[in-house]
Amino acid sequence: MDTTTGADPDPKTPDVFAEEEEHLGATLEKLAQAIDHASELFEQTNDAYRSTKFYMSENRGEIDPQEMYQNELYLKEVDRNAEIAHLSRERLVQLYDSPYFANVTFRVDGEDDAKTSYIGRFAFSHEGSIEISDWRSPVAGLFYDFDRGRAEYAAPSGLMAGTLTGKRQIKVEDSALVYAVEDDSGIRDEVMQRELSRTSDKKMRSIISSIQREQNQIIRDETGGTLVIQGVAGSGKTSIALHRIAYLLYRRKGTLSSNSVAILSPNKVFGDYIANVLPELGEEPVREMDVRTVAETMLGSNLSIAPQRYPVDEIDSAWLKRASFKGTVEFAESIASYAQRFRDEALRGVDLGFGSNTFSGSWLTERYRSYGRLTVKERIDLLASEIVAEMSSRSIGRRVEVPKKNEVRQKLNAMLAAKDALSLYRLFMAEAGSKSLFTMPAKGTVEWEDACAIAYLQSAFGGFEELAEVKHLLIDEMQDLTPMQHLLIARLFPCEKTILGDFNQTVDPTNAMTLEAMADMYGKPEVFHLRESYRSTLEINELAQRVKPVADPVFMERHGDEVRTERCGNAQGVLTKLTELIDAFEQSEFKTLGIIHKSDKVARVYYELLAGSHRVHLLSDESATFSDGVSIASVKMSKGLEFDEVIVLDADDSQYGSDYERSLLYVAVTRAMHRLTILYRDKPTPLLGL
Ligand SMILES: Nc1ncnc2c1ncn2[C@@H]1O[C@H](COP(=O)(O)OP(=O)(O)OP(=O)(O)O)[C@@H](O)[C@H]1O
Repeated sequence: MDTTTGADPDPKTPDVFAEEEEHLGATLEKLAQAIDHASELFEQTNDAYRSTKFYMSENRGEIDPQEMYQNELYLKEVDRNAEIAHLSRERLVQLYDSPYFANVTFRVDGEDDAKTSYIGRFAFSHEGSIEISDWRSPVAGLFYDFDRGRAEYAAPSGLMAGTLTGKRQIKVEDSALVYAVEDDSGIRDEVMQRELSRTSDKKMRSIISSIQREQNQIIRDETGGTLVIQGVAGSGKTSIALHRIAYLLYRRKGTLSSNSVAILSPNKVFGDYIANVLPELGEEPVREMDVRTVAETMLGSNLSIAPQRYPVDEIDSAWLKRASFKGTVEFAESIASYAQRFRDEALRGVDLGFGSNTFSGSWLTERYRSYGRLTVKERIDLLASEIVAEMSSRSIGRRVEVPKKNEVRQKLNAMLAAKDALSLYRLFMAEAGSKSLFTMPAKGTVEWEDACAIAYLQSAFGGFEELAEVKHLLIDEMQDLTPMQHLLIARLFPCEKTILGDFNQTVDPTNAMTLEAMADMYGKPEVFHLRESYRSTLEINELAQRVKPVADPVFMERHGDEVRTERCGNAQGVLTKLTELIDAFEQSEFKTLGIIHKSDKVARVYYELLAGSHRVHLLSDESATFSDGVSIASVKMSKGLEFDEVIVLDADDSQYGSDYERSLLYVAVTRAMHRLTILYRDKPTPLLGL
């Protein structure tokens, strides 16, 4: 096979092909029957719905409330059934197009016969026999984890040890067999090459037919607790994390649902880019949020948060000083211990009297402290209940007025050392001798760097029950969260987490987070390191290695165009070159072109200059979608995304020199899958190693 074009493998052994073609024919017949059956079921439920609705409207006024209620219940159930029938039909139709991508033949020790299982996107049974196993099923693990020979998998009935006697890679497209070949490492390589050589889709896609062994280990890890994936650019971290969510939803049906899973993503464009993967895998989309939303939820409506500022676009050295102070692990940890101390010691008890009954200040303080790990709000509530209960018992047989709980609560609240998180933060900064590093840009508005610290302090007061409903949290681009943001997330989401990113792609010099410090914050999770990179051609990877060498990377032997580097002279020269390159892109087979600049502001200027003559999209903080065609973005906005072709703008020595600018350039060049052009105006940055 020509590895540069990524053509399909040859159906090398004709008898394997013929055998699989016959099997495919039989499977398609069964699927067709199942689709007919599902369609009938869907029609029946629809008819039942329509006739009940008709009956109800015809007889409105005559039907008694009890019957009406029964009918409403019935309608709801029919509606649910219709939805299930519709979904199952949809899946069957998808399977009909491409029912499976592999099979494994396995003989369990002690049994005479080997059994062949076909593996596909969804499971399918026909007349009581399993025709296709879901890619997440235990038996499918044989395909991902073993070569022919000794193998095992954990079936519900126990460990199945035996011999994997056959394993085939199969491709079915439009219900026709494209290839069927015995698996070996060469074939796996070919399949992977084919997958990676395709032009990009608008959105990220599922990769179930080519999940690699080291990736599968992460997807199927069920040790519980938090798992961290540190991997080089393009190693499939985001893909794997999403497949892992699909896997956990499958394995933990009943205890984990899409409503209880959340993804913390860097921005809305990225959220849109990955939105298709879970539905493609047959799962409902999960909740999406970003750190800003979490902080806003905590701060409530009294405080708003100023827009985030980025060091790349900032010349305000006072702000840089403030942001750097708040980007350290020490700052985050001292906020956390301050919050904890406040939670424990917030109540400065003073004598509290109700008629002739007094509760001494020291008793109040002591009771408040005895409530262990609870929040201020919960402790005040318990203490108020205790006082009301005590007063009730004292009132028995006596003329004592029992106070209302709310009144007691208000009096206790008045004894708190700080009334709200903002006042507490002011106290903290004053005690830390850093008062001057806290300024509010406007009344009722705090800077982004302060918001998470205040949100953390707010968590001492209470009020994050809604966030605590999340049972699994996926955090992408972990390196972009500051220590304070990580601590806030760890506090608000005490659930299991999958955290991923690449500390080589840190682009914020004010953020002092490291992998080690982050791991400590999450209680020393299991950390996986991925070194194999899949996104880019070897030519692009070699350039990326020059920009920022990462230790022991492994690159696919996939070739493409040489990386082009061109001098443009001045801004007009850049525009002329860009126009030429966009025109060439539009004539090419590529679907996505990313034009990347270091700065948000300059990316916007280029967008405005080009928008009059070309169809281009600007990716900015306000954008919500990722589309095909030409996108212009800053490095920060391009994170996590990929494009068939990338043009890096203004790669001059004046733009890229420092360590963090090296990371910015690394992120920019590693967004390219197949083609990369680097434009500079006058003198290229030495980081390119030209
Ligand atoms: N096993 C695989 N089979 C096919 N394609 C894969 C596989 N693993 C990764 N890829 C592809 O590699 C590309 C990079 O994947 P992904 O975006 O998940 O990587 P990443 O590690 O999150 O990247 P980055 O940190 O650079 O944003 C995607 O196109 C993805 O589909």
